[in-house]
Amino acid sequence: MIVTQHPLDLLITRLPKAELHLHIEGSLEPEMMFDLAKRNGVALPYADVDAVRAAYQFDSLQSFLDLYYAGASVLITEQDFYDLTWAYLLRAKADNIVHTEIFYDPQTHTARGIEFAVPLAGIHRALADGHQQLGISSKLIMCFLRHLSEVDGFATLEQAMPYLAQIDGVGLDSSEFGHPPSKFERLFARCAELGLLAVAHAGEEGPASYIWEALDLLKSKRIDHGVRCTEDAELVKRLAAERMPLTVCPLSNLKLCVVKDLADHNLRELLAAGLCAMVNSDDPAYFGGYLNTNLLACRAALDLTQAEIVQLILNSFEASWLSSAQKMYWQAEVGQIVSELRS
Ligand code: HPA
Ligand SMILES: [Zn+2]
Repeated sequence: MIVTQHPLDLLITRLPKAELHLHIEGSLEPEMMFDLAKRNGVALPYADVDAVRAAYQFDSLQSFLDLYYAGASVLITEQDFYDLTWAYLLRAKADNIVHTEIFYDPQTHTARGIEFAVPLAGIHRALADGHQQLGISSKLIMCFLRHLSEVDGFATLEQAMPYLAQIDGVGLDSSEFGHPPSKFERLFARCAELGLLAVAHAGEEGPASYIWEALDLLKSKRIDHGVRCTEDAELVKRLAAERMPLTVCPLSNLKLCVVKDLADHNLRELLAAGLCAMVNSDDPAYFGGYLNTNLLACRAALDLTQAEIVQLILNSFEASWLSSAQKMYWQAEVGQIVSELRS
């Protein structure tokens, strides 16, 4: 069988990109899950790697989160977190990601008796090696689990205090329904006083009102997912006027039934409205693909044009926390490669 590649797929693979919505625990591939379970003597409720993959059938965010938190139980030592992060960085390199801003969930680990310092040390060491050995720059975002209390969030921030030099920002993730951003207004105000940038998951499953809250109450600098914004025309206008980034994760939305079919995804609509949307992989080990797989799937399902693909990638740099000079450097590289491929 001869498989011909769509001309734009070469562009997708060749262009440098930034990834801004990636949960490092969500990059735990079943093979590594088994290796770490063996290394750490942790029992898994699966016979083999195929059984794990077969279990990845989700009908909602919560049905995914239940497996995602269970999977993280194999992560125990600093080296485990290093290996997890390093494996992601190698995948990122293969996808031509030159800058990544990753999330981690300290409460998932401290709740199991892992010292706060352990995940951070492993992740931070891998990110430093990724910069040195792979040329991938990065930022680290510590997420608060929104299904837990404000008190738990403040206790986590307290544990983070000695390590703030290694943490660039804070985020808000986990079960959205019933846990609006307003629950964490005081916590995010304290984080802002400490100089931490803020992002928040909002408008993934939850309503557009959660996006307003993330902007107005948490002072979120980006909205993670945000796809339900199109239910509120005033909100779309505001997001466009502010060039507020939306870190969209199309295969995640498909796997978690936020959309029935990728062809129904509103990614093109978001771009057409002038929003600073880009594509990300979220939890690639669980949702069927890393960044390029997401972009290639969207190209095919939505028949994205070259201009739309380039816009998504330029947006990934615009929305990043790189310096203006670094953003300009990578955006110029994108322009250069686009013109080389054209000639
Ligand atoms: O997509 C997500 N949404 C909320 N919480 C999460 N934690 C990991 N992935 C996600
Ligand atoms: Zn996410």
